[in-house]
Amino acid sequence: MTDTEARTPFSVAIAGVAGRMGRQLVAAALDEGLVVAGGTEAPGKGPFDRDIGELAGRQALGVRPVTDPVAAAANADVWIDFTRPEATLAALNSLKHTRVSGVVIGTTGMSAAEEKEVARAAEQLAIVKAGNFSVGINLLQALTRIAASRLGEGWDIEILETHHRRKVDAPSGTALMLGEAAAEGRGSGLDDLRAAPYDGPASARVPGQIGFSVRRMGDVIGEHSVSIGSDREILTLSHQALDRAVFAHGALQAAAWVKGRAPGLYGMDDVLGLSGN
Ligand SMILES: NC(=O)C1=CN([C@@H]2O[C@H](COP(=O)(O)OP(=O)(O)OC[C@H]3O[C@@H](n4cnc5c(N)ncnc54)[C@H](OP(=O)(O)O)[C@@H]3O)[C@@H](O)[C@H]2O)C=CC1
Ligand SMILES: O=C(O)C1=N[C@H](C(=O)O)C[C@H](O)C1
Repeated sequence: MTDTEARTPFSVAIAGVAGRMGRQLVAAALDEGLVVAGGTEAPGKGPFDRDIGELAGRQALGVRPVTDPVAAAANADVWIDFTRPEATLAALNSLKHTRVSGVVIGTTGMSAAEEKEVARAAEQLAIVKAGNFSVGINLLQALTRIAASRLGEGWDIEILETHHRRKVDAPSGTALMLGEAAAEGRGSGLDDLRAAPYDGPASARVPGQIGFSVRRMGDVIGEHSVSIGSDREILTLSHQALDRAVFAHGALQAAAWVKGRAPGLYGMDDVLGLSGN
């Protein structure tokens, strides 16, 4: 199903409704005819006196942000969370006490231990988690896997990402997804192939490793490229997000897919039917 096709309406609760993605998610959900049943904001920060719909530039809903995920999710089918790792994990813990039957996580920058906590929560909840909810990036992931498998270790793989100056985590969740796909193409895991940042007098490239470069500037929404180079040629696959709404509509597509599904940890490739590519 594409993000423009009609869906059976369902209700969502959205974490971090005053954030860049929170506002996009509320607006996209209302534009798609879904019910926004509740939303949260960080304790002590707010704004708690504003209507969630108005914060997103849409009509007033008579719903204001609260700090407690259980209260926000009281009438929701699906929880959507693009916040911070610690906030997402706290919400997952609370959701066990709600009627929510599916979760969509876009939060990036989780440590290995935090990723394990998400996996544990997925023993009880159906969770779709992705570092990027755009269709283009998920196809790029599949293409990267293929390119890395066809072009042997004599080819160097370098991933470059650029984001707005307010982004806190690096490399981006998307860059790490692409690195993981490249490593899989080489029959390995990213933990084994990830290059340390090139910085200092002993930073020569180690053959076979996957390198990452990061830029933070202005209001760039998200740009990613994967370059694979030999001594004679360089192949570059790239993607540019032109509007944050692409992530929000992708997340809602995932929400429609995960609602009522059996507990488990799923990816956007499952939602898009790209698993195994
Ligand atoms: N997977 C994907 O497709 C995408 C993922 N992202 C990821 O989503 C995350 C958010 O990005 P972005 O919207 O730009 O960031 P913002 O900082 O604009 O938004 C995050 C929001 O979450 C709020 N928040 C923090 N702690 C809590 C809490 N305990 N309870 C409720 N709300 C809380 C923040 O409040 P306050 O500012 O007051 O702390 C803020 O409003 C990042 O990890 C980013 O990488 C972004 C785009 C696409
Ligand atoms: O923080 C952002 O803005 C984005 N974060 C995601 C990431 O870390 O890859 C996705 C997107 O590129 C925007």
